[in-house]
Amino acid sequence: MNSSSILLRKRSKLLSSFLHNLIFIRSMGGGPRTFPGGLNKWQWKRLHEKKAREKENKLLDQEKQLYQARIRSQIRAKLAGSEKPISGRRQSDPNQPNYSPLSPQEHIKALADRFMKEGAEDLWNEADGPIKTPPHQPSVRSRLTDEPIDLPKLFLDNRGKANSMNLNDRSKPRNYSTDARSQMWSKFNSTSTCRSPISTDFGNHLKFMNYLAGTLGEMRLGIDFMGHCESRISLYSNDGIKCRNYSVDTRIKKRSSRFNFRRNESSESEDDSELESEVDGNERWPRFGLGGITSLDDSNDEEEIRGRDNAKRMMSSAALGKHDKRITKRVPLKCLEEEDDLSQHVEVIRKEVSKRSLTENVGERGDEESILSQRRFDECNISHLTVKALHAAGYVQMTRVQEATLSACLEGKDALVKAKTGTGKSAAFLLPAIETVLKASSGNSVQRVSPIYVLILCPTRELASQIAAEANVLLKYHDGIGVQTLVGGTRFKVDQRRLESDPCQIIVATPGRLLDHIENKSGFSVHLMGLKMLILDEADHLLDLGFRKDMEKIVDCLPRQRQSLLLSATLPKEVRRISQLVLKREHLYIDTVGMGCLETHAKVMQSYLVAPHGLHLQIVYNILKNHISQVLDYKVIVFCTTGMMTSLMFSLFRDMKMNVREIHSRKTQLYRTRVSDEFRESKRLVLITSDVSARGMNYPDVTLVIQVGLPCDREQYIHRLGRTGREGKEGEGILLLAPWEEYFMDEIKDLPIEKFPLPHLDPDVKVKMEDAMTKIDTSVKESAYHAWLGYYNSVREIGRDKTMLVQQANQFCESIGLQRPPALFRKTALKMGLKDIPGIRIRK
Ligand SMILES: Nc1ncnc2c1ncn2[C@@H]1O[C@H](COP(=O)(O)OP(=O)(O)OP(=O)(O)O)[C@@H](O)[C@H]1O
Repeated sequence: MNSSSILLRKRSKLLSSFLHNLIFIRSMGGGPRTFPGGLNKWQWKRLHEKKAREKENKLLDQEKQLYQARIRSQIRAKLAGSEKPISGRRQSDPNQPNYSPLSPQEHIKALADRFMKEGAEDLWNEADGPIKTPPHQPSVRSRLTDEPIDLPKLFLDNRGKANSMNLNDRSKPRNYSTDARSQMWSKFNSTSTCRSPISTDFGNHLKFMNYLAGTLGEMRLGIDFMGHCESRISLYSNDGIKCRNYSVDTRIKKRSSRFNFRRNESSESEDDSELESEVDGNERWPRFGLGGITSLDDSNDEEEIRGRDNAKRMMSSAALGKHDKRITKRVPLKCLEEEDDLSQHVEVIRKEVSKRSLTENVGERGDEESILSQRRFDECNISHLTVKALHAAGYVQMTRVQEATLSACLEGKDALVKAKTGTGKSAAFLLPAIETVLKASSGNSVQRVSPIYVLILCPTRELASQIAAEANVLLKYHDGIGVQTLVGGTRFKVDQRRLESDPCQIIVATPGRLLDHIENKSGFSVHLMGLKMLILDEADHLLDLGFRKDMEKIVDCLPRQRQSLLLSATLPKEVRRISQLVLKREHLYIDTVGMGCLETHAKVMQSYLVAPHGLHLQIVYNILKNHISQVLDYKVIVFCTTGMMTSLMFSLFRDMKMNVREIHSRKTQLYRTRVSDEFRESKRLVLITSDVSARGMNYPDVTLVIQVGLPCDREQYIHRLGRTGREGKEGEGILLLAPWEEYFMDEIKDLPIEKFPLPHLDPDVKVKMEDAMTKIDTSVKESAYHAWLGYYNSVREIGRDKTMLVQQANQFCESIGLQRPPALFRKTALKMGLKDIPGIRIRK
C-alpha cells in the first residue's frame, strides 16, 4: 500500500477516535443531559459513532479507487513499455520525446495478452471465482480443433483478419461455419444432467471477457467490441457446455444480459448487420454471457431475461458513454437468407437430437426415472446410529436429492432445494437436522432451559405428523432426542403439558399454532433461543401470501445465527426472491429437477377433459368405475376445489355405494388423522379431499389422481399430481375442467398432458345420481354453493367478470339439485363485490 493510502487510513482513524473520545467525555458527565434534536446522550453518541464510521468508509473507498487507478496506470505503462521494439518503443511517459498513447485496439490486445499470461491472477476480480484449474477438470477445448482455446489469439485473429485490428469493421462474416454452429448446437442439445461447475479454463476466459467489459466501460470502447466478444464467448460456451449442465448454461444465459449490446431498435448503420444476425440467432441459440457462472443466488432471474424483449443492457450507460445506445441494423438480404438456412438446419438437427434422446431415454428409462443415486448412506458423514436406523427402514442408497443436499447441509450452509415430488426430500432435511441436534447436544452442558435445536415448519397438520413419524424412524437408535408436533386442531394446553413433561429438541409445527405458542406462552421463545436449524418444507407455500405474515413474525423471533433449509417440488421465481426473508444471502440453490426439465414424473400419464360443471360428478363417477374395474389394487385421490364440495362429493359417492373417504378442513383433527392413517395403509380405497392433502402427503401406491375443477395455480396442479408416481413408480393423473376454466391449460402447457374426449355417460347412472343427490342434506349443498362462489371469486381471471361468475355459480347450483341459489348475507355479498349482480340473492 502506498504512503498516501496509509496516510488516509491514519487520518480516518484519528478522526473516529477523536469523535469517540469527545462523546465519551461528554457522556461521563458535565455535558448537557439532552442534545440537539431532543436526543439523549446515548443516542447522541451513537449518532456520532455512525457518522465517524461513514466517514471512514468513504475515505477507504476513495483510497481503494485511487489504488485501483494507480495499478491500472502501472499496467498500462508496463505494457506500453514492453509492446514495442526498442527502436520504436512507445513511450508511456508523456514527458518522453517519443511519447504516443496506446490506441484502444492496442490497449485491448495488450490487456488480452496480459490476462492470458501465467501469473495474471492479480487481474482477476475476486468475485469471479476460483482462478486455478483443478487438476481433475478437463479443460475446455475447441469444438473444431480439439485444441485448447487461445482466447486472445482467436479473438484477435478473427477480428484482425479483415482489417488488421480494425475493431469497427463488421463487414466480414464471422469465421465459424454453419456446420460448426450446428455441431455446437447438437452438442448443447444432447447434454442433459451433468451438474458440475463449468470448467475453470472456460471460467478464466469468461473472467477475461468480464474484465475487458469493465475496462472497456472505462475506456469508452463499448458496443461493437463487446458484440464480437460475446460471439466468441458463445463459441466457448457452447463447447464448454458439451460436458456441462444446461443449468450452467442458463445461468450464463441469464447473466449474458449484462453484456448484451445486441438489442436493435433504431437503425443506424449497415455495419451492424452482423450484430443483427446474431440477435436473430439468439432466438434460436442458447445465449451465453460473461460472469454468469459466478453467482448461484442470482439464478432466480433466468426467465426474466428470456426472449428478445428482455435482452437489455445492464451495464451503466455512464460507463459506456456514447457507445451505450440502442441500435437497429439493416440486415442485408443475403445475411437473412443465411440465417434462414441456418435456422432450418438447426431445426433438423434439433429434431434428430430429440428423436435420438427419446430412443435413448426409452432404453435408459428405468435409470433416469430412478430416484436413487449411486451413493450409500454409510458412505457419508452421518452418525452410524442414523445409518443403522436407515438400514432398518430399508434405505440403503440415497436418493438424488438427498445426495445433493446432504453434504452442503452438513457443512452448515443455507440451502434452497427443489426436487420432484416423492423423491425423498423429507429425509434430505431430516438427516442434517439430526446431525445438528447431535452436534449441538454434545457441545452443551446441562442447561436450565432445554433448547429446541431444530424447527420444522410445514403447511398442514397431516404433513407435520408425517414428518414427525419419519423423524422418529430415523431416530430409532438415538436415545434422548425427542420430536414433537405443534399443530392446530389440538388443545393448546395439551401441547404445553407435553412440552413441559417431555422436552424435545426437534419441533415440527404448522405456522399458526407455533405462533400461538410464541405469543401466548411466556417462556416458549426462550426454548427457541438455542435454535440451530430452521426448515421450511413446502417452502413456496409457506412463503405464499396466506402464511407470509405468520412466517415473518416467526422468523423475527428466531436467532439469526442459524442454518435454514427451504425445500419444495416447485419454486417459482417470486418465491425464490422472497426466500431471502429466511435464507442468508450466500445460500446454495440445489435444483435436482433442472431448468427446462419436466417438473412432473415421466411415468405419470397426464390427461384432461373439458365438460360443463353440471357433468363433472357424473364424469368422475364414470372414471372411478372404469379405473376400479381395470386396476386390482386401486388407490385413488380425488381433489376438489373446496372443503364443502369435497363433503358433497363424498356424501354422493358414499350413497352410491363407493368405497370412499373424505379429508378436508371442516373435519375434526381426530377424524382427519384417522382417515389419513387408514388411507396410507389401505388399498382399494378412494380418498376425496380438498387441498389439505395436496402437498407433501406420502400415501404409497396411489394409482390415480383426479383433479376436479380449477387448481389454484400451476404449482398446486403439480403437487396434487405428485401424490401418485412416487418413488419413481407409475401413476396417472386426470384433470377435469369446465370450458371456461380451460384457460388454465396455458399455465401447464409445458407439461405432457393430453386432451381426452368425454367418455360415454350412462343415462341410468345419471338417474341414479340425481336420485342420490336428492337425499343429501340441503345445508351441505348450500354450503357447497357458497364455497364455490368464494373460491372462484378469489381466482383473479374469473373473479373479474362477476356477471359471468354468478351465471356459472347458478348453473352449478342447478347441477347439485338446488331449486334456486341460496341467499348471501349482505355483508358477504358486499365484500365479494357481488351485491348488485343479477342472480345473487341477498338474505333479508
Ligand atoms: N433413500 C431412500 N431410499 C428408499 N426410499 C426412500 C429414500 N428416501 C425416501 N424414500 C421414500 O420415498 C418416498 C417419498 O419421500 P418423501 O415423502 O420424503 O418425498 P418428498 O420429496 O418429500 O415428496 P413431496 O414433494 O410430495 O413432499 C417415501 O416413501 C420415503 O420413504
